[in-house]
Amino acid sequence: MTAGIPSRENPITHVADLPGRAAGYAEWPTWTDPAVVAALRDCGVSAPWVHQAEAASHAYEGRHVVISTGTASGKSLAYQLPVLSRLAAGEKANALYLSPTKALGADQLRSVSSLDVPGVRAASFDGDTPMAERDWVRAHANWVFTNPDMLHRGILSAHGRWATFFRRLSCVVVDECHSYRGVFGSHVALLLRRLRRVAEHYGASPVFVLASATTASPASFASRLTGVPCVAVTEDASPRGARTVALWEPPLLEELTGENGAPVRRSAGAETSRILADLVVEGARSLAFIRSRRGAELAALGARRILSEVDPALTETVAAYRSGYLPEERRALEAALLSGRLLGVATTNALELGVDIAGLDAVVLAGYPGTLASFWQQAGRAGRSGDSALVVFVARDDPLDTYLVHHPAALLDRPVETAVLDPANPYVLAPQLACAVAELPLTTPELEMFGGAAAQEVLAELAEQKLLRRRSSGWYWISRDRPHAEVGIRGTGGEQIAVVESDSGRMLGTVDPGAACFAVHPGAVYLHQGSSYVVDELDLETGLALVHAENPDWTTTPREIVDISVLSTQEKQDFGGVSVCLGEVAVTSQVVGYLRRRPSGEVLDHTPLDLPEQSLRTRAVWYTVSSELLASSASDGEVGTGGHRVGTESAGPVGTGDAREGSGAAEATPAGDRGLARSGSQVGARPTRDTGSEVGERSDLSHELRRTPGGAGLVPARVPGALHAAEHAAIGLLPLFATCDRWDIGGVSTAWHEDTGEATVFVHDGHPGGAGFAERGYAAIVPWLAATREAIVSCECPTGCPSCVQSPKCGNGNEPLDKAGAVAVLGTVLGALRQHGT
Ligand SMILES: Nc1ncnc2c1ncn2[C@@H]1O[C@H](COP(=O)(O)OP(=O)(O)OP(=O)(O)O)[C@@H](O)[C@H]1O
Repeated sequence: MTAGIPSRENPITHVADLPGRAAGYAEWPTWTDPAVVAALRDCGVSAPWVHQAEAASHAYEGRHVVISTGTASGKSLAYQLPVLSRLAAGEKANALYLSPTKALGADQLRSVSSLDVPGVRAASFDGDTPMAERDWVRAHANWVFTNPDMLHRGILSAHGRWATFFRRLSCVVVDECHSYRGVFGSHVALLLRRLRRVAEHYGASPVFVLASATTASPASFASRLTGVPCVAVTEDASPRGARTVALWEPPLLEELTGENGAPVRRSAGAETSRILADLVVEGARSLAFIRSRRGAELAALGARRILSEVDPALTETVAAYRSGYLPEERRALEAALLSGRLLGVATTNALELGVDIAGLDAVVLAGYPGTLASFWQQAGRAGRSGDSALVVFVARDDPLDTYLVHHPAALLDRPVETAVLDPANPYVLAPQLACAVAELPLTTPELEMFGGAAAQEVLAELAEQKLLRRRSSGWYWISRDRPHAEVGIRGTGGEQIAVVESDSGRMLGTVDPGAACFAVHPGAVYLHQGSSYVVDELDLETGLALVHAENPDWTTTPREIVDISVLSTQEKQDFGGVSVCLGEVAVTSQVVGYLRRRPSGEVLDHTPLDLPEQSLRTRAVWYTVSSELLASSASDGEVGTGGHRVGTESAGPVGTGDAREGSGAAEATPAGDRGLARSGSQVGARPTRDTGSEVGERSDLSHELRRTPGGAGLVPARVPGALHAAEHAAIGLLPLFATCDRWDIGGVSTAWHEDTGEATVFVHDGHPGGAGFAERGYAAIVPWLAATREAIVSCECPTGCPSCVQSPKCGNGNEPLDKAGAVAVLGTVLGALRQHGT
């Protein structure tokens, strides 16, 4: 694959061999109904693998269980076996299946229905279920396939109509439970508590069976998600072929420069096209995962173009998988890949979950998919028993990817992260408690399952708003309005902004109100399901963004000013001139314009905008550095003076205001496959720009690397750029420790902050109330900042590029940025933390 590439440009930074494994079989559990055994045998399952039998038996015997094993390890069978056996035996043992997407639910329903086990009446109940069928499902189905959204709006809100179903409810399946993280995960955690309460009301006490990709501490995660103690089954006994994993860093391009003259790497997408084409030529059945829909289509197109020059017949064997999640499209694709009619498919993470494609010859990942769980899930599609397979991870021009290709252990040897969720977030707890009380009066003993004291506080506030009333027996809903319709479980607070095509009146998706000015400001290019639109009008009052179809050859990047103030400091640790804090902050931001850029990075123009200020109350982790430490010279005395023209010190904050696009659109715009979302670092501020300091004039990075611990040795004029660069990179690296992606977090840095009285770098959650990411950053401050520094140092560019400190959507135009200064600041902070002990 590297043939023809000059050795000095060899993109491979690491190769690892992962051994294969033979299958471990178990006997069918004695309780398995013979009809189920027969049906499974007909489908080619002659005996269960050990982990399947173990998890199934836990569930059958009434123990809540989470099965957390690799891709295509047959997790479905683990919950199908107990549910189907009871139903086949004629027990009144209803089951409820929950999946994060409708498409996955449809796949699983199809798989259960195809077994055709007598006594099983499986049906879906989601947004697509026709009204006429809904009554039948409520009255007759004994296995209902749905999703959290429908459980929230359509089932729990009207539980009286489901009384019979709930009375017989014996099992709740929570599939792909690792995807319930962040704010969405916190909502689902509380939703499952509501479900338990309603079931109990009807006298049922269902067992929970959770299926998860490999995660760290699955038992504690599952217990936190469901609120009941779960046992974990993690020993994977499914067979697996050996795999070779190659880490690949595209070379820097000599002919192109990006923002502020920074070097640019060949894009991960273009590199993936070439790799995919090579694999297809070799006859390898391959899947390439790309982060965006447009990227997936471009990668397939690129591969076809290359193949057309080699062997035109091969162009037909490459396709893009566009989402839309139609089950029949997936089936056709699975069949085409299986038969070899298709050899190469470029896809978004639409094919990560719930698709029965395994045993491929190769998987290419264009960019880190955000979590190790996703990385292994995607990589797991490669590897047939008996045959070896290839996994290629292609780094994008991004600090986290740079770090990973240069630190293979962080990718290949680390336990998969636990999903972070925070059901105590008052912004999640309040609407969820309102729904819970509206469903059934809440008694004092039930408070515990909703977080005890925190819940009590929230209830008092709801009572003050005259939504509910406290009586001696508990809390009662008194408002005439049911709260459910107002509560979006995939975002936090506020009405979603609807994105509507003016001509047709078609609603394309929704955007979180907090992200609207960023994602759908007038003039913004909005991507939806692979199609491109331009926003004509944004009306925040009516909650409408009007767009028209247009496919311009530029992208738009909002420019924003940001301010942050500390509302309260919950944790603070001092380390001699450096302090690290965790607390509550208010972030105000205002989109003031946008840039139009060509794909090459060339900026066409800047258009000012007049949009209202947005505010976000959330949680943040921040560190401060004293001016003495910033200024005091390093021991070699060289740094901070060489060739640098002194400018004015910036006292204004330089910010990064990432926040995720409204995930209310998740059915239409799945996470990780977002159309236009706020990305990377954005947001500028009111910095007194260090205009006198040209990028090329900044001091040489090599000085910083030779420096011994101590002060940063920065003249004041360099401090804003150093902090800004350190902040960008820290945002890029936090996902390594917090199971978020950079879309979930933002940051602000400033050479002097009025609340701390010192130079400060803030990294904050992008959601109201926070989702637990800042806490993670605080807890992992040393490894996080060490990885941040490493990522910057690992990048070979001289003064900063998108692989280290530049951010593609910096609201401040990536200015000022001082790469060497960032290394110096981070070295100083880490030195202080280590010296004074964390
Ligand atoms: N005991 C078994 N013996 C042989 N094949 C099996 C066995 N159990 C499951 N399979 C097959 O393995 C494939 C993967 O199963 P399944 O989709 O349940 O895995 P999964 O772990 O849920 O996958 P994913 O990681 O995509 O969520 C299916 O084709 C299934 O029929």
